[in-house]
Amino acid sequence: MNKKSVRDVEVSGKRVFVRVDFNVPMQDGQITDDTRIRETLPTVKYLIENGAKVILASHLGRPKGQVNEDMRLTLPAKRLGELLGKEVAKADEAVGEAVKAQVNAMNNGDVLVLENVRFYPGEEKNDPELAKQFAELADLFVNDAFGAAHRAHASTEGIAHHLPAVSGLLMEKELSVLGKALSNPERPFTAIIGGSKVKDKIDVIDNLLNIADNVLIGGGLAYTFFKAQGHEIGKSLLDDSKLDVALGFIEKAKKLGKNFVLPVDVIVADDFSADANHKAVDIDSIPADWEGLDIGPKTRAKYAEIIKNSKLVVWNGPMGVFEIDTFANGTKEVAEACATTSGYTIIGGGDSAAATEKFNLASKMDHISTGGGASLEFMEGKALPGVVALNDK
Ligand SMILES: Nc1ncnc2c1ncn2[C@@H]1O[C@H](COP(=O)(O)OP(=O)(O)O)[C@@H](O)[C@H]1O
Ligand SMILES: O=C(OP(=O)(O)O)[C@H](O)COP(=O)(O)O
Repeated sequence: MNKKSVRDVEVSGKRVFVRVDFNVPMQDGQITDDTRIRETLPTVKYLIENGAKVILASHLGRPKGQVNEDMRLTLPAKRLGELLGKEVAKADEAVGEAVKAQVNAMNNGDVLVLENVRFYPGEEKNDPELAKQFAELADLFVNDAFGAAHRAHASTEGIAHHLPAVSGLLMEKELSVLGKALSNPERPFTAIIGGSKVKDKIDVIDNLLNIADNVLIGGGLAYTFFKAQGHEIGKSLLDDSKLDVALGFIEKAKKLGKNFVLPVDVIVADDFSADANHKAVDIDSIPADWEGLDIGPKTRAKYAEIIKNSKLVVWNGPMGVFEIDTFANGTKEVAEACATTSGYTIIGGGDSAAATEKFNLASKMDHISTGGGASLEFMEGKALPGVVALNDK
């Protein structure tokens, strides 16, 4: 990488503003997977050991510029303290006089977690004024939030214009591993895309068709394609604005001779809950008032077979609502196929990583990326704003 890393600069005695991605999955007020916090430990420990004052900033969820009590960084800060075996202070805000005072009181090696940066409307707008306020807290900016590197926000991009700006160790590792795997991919190369962020992910498919041999679609993403093909999708997830785009991908795949694979059957339910009535149906038989929450058994077997015959697999986004056991089989079977294939496997995205943890398969994957959307955009060859803004070597 041609960007400076935290190892290339003096950190001793410096106030260091570290952007991390502590956007961890939560359920019933508990962190269900702390991978993203654990993955920042090398950078945080490096800074502590080298006598920096470590100020950590992150978003959590999508609070839309307002304080949301369920999205405070209190729990991630507590978890970080447990993992470090060290006191970690937590601020109630991310900027302002009270935070400045807290920073001024820090000793070398102390750690302070700021409040959710997305509680401020300026964060996602990349407001220069907010970026300046972040910068005023520190002498150095370290970006270790690979998972948010595709966002040009005040704490990921804007701040880098006001301070010396370098990458953290996780950021460095992600870019290096993904770069190596994708610069000259082993083939067959299979990309699997699922999850629920339809808007974010559907456009990515365009480029995946250029670089992968097989593109497998699952999760909430699939229903926009079914709808575009004229199928009834009931109450399933849909992005109405992408119907033409979806059809275009099917055509493009045909032209390029790529294997673009949609589910042939799905698990439908009459309610989004664990005790809903549910059944497997072919995709032309989705009942009008039901919703599709997982891929079906025929699709699972088909996807597993393709994965087992691949030399490189990049998987982003669960195949179904894996948090509910009834709808977890598709994600589980894809995860098992990734765990057993002899090909190189890269799993991306907070929820996909959480799913592999849930099935105790994480250690069987070659690389679990902390970025979902970020790894997809990186794969597309897009410049990541959070990386571009860092200082060159
Ligand atoms: N068919 C579906 N309908 C609704 N939600 C789904 C469906 N399939 C998967 N999901 C949900 O998608 C979420 C993960 O999506 P996303 O954030 O895009 O993935 P990642 O974090 O891995 O990038 C999970 O919470 C899962 O429950
Ligand atoms: O969870 C994240 O992305 P991912 O779901 O693509 O892995 C990142 O923290 C970015 O979050 P965002 O998609 O709300 O900007």
